[in-house]
Amino acid sequence: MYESTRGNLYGQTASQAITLGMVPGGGLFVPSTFPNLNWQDLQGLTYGEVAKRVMMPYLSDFSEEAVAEIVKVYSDGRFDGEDPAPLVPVGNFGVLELWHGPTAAFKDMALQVLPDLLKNSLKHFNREEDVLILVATSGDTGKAALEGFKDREGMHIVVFYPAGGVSPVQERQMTTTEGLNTHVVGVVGGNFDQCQTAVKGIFASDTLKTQLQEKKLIFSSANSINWGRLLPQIVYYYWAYLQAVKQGTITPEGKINVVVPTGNFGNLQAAFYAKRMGLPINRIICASNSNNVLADFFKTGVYQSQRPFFQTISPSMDILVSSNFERFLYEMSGRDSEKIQSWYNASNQGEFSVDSATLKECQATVYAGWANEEETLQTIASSYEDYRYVFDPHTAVAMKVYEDYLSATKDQTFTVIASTASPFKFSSNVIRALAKYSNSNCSDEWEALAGLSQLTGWKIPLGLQGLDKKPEKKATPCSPEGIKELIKKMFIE
Ligand SMILES: N[C@@H](CCOP(=O)(O)O)C(=O)O
Repeated sequence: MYESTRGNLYGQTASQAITLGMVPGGGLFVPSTFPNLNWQDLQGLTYGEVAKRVMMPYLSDFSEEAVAEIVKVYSDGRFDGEDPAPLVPVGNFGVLELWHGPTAAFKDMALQVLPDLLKNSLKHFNREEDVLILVATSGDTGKAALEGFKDREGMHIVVFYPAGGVSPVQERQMTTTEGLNTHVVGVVGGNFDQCQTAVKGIFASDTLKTQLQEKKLIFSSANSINWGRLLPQIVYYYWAYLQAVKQGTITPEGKINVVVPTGNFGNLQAAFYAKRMGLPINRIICASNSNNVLADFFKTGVYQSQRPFFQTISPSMDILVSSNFERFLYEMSGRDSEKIQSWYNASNQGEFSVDSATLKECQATVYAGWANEEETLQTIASSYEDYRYVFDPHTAVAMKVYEDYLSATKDQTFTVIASTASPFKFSSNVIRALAKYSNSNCSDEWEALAGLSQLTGWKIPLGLQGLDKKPEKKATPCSPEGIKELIKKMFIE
């Protein structure tokens, strides 16, 4: 069963948690208990079978047949190659490539599954309304959600992204999505946090919900605030461990570290849940870009989101209000929903501080660091120099923080770096970092894609090929303050 981080709802089924997306009245759904799952029982299974074993205990109102059907996405050709999430040995660490799905970002690992989780949930929950999925994106979630939900019967999706705040490829990916049920909104003069806050505000509005209900529609979310988004993300940490054992890089029972480039904290929270289920994880390393609110928090215990916002070359991490951090603090505080309530009430003023016991627990669980723009570019170059491996700017942030962690701790534990996006999504910045090695003169983003392919010998991911030639559905412009009204206009009036 599922309960709210804020103590305002208990005893909800998986179907209810997934359908609602977030707790009405505030808070996020978390499992009331965690199953133990021994990685040894998963040896020799395919990715889909591992996914079924990891997810099943959390989906107690789903049949085994339904889950078996859902995980077929991992082997039906949507992910390129045999393995949807290969662990690539690089130097003496491993890079978990999570970007072999249709949109070339880790979000596909969950967003190819969520539509079916939601479809089954609606059935169990006896809901006959259509679903209106609202998504805030800083770049990657948007396209992955559009791709997952396009043309799904009874489902409509609207994605809000900060206009000018995502990479040109990310933007074009969104605006070229097909499907009659897909809508893209470019929020002018706003950042991801404003998009996310507006969407959360809509979920919390009883008036809007009632008005929508009259149109036979209900709201849900495809962001990682939705438990159905987070659950499939736990799977790949098990998968990484199994591969490390198979490749002989760790001895059975050895531990791994995982490094996660962090934005909304969902990917990191999924690693924490894997650890909680018994996966032998030593340190979870949280990597931020110049929007280093989390790195500061882990030092001081103060979450201070009211600070300058930086638009960076790792746009998917340009976030100051990391939604899933609430789930993390729930666990770190000993599941104290009163504390969560008070901290998140204070967070409306832009800052809260946790007590020293909670901070100690946070610091014992996670090591946090950050990398600035220059360091990110340098890390792309030095990793290419050292390993002939090309990181996208987000994973380069993770790599830099891992290097800092190594110098600070000398920890020899085998480490898995979660690689969250293909470098081709950020070609011009990657080419810029690798200028010394490349003689391609790219006048625009599309030439940079070709240039990067030429330099690395890597194929441009299928979903990014010919993007500049595809017909575009221009994004609807909107101000952050106008988001609510726009939704009313589109679906209620
Ligand atoms: N990094 C994200 C922001 C939203 O995160 P989510 O995991 O909650 O969907 C993005 O690329 O949009």
